[in-house]
Amino acid sequence: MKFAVLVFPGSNCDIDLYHAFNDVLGVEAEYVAHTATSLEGFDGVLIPGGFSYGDYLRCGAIARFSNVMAEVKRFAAEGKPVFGTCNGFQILTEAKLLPGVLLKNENLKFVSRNVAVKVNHTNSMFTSLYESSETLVLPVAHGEGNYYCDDKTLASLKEHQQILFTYDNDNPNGSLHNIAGITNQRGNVLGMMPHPERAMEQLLGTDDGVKLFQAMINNVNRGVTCHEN
Ligand SMILES: NC(=O)CC[C@H](N)C(=O)O
Repeated sequence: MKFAVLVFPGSNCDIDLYHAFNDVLGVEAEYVAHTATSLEGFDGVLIPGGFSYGDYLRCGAIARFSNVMAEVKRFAAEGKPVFGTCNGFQILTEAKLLPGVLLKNENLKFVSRNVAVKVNHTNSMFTSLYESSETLVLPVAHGEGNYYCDDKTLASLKEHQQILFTYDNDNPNGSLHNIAGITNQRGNVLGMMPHPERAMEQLLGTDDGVKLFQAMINNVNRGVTCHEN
């Protein structure tokens, strides 16, 4: 099994994802440049946080035109797993692989701290190892994490159990409905503002992110990538 860690000009959490998979989880992950035109041989795609293209225009707005994103769209359409954190989440919304947008934080300040994040559904390939309503401690570090969508989209996200993560009484950016992370309707694409890849070792404060990636790995092994009801 092999995961692709995408690298855009200005990515920085690519290194954290690479470390999380190769060194902590013991599953092979390889860097794949934004110029790549194939994701052949990969079982999952990991889109890192950072400041792709200097956050010019809007976070993720330029990265979504990269060669590799056309491949990510094809990959996602095949039902294969795609995970994006922070700038990765922003790129996924800009690419329309996830609904809604990420606006500037309500207080217009960059926020960098640990937050409490609630797991809302455990029937997804990303959360199947967590307990329902479990609260995780995960770091956030962003200036544009204020998730927004229209009422119809929000109703649809709720109906299809796509809101996997919400901030637990501690919303750091003003996001609608306290949304911290959502999937697409099929359940194989996840975007979230918190950083599970920076929550992999108790020595560094929290290892609450381990079960997310482990669930992803286990479910890829089982051939399960969509919501299980
Ligand atoms: N850590 C990140 O990925 C930051 C994302 C983006 N540059 C922002 O500030 O919102």
